[in-house]
Amino acid sequence: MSHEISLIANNLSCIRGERALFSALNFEVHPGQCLHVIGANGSGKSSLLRIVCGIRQPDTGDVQWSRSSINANADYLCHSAFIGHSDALKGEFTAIENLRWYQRLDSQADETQLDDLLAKMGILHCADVPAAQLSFGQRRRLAFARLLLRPYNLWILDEPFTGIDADGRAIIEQLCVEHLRGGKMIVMTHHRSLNEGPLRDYHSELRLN
Ligand SMILES: Nc1ncnc2c1ncn2[C@@H]1O[C@H](COP(=O)(O)OP(=O)(O)OP(=O)(O)O)[C@@H](O)[C@H]1O
Repeated sequence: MSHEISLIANNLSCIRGERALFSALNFEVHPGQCLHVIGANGSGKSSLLRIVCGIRQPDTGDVQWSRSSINANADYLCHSAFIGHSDALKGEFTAIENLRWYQRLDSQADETQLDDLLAKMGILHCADVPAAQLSFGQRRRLAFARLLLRPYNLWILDEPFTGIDADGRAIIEQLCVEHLRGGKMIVMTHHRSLNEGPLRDYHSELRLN
């Protein structure tokens, strides 16, 4: 039996209020692959990501990490990282202090040079600026720097390019490509096709109606 890491969803359905957002949804994500969840506003993309994170239970079906349910797999949380709409930063901490805070919280974080992560995200000049004073796009870039604190196997990204300028988008796309080339995985929502950009060779589309 193969022990390859994988994310597999079987027969997922999600009901919100009176409405079935999706049903009988199946997908698989393997090393080096990006699942791109696409669909209209309100189609259930964020709800699906919450299920993939393990925060919300599906109404039917389950999500498996390496062939066991994410609910029963204590490793899953350590292997995956989520960037959602809220950036989860501490406004009174500077950019570098925010990264230091997350590095200390995470016993498995690498001894990474935090300056290097800010430089990678193009915000080294903001290192000593309180997060509350950063622009929206700078805060998003800082939130992304957290993903680089250690080599998570799975990035779960809800609209990662929202509020990000063209340079920032290029940086994030390149980081995603490097992540995938390193045999890791991504599940992301995004309103536009990824067929034209650097992720074109790595992604498959899951369309919600
Ligand atoms: N807590 C909730 N209770 C009831 N309905 C909810 C709840 N949260 C979301 N919904 C509804 O579920 C539907 C899907 O929401 P969701 O945020 O998953 O969509 P989305 O595809 O991510 O949308 P968008 O593209 O606008 O971000 C929406 O109609 C929303 O109103």
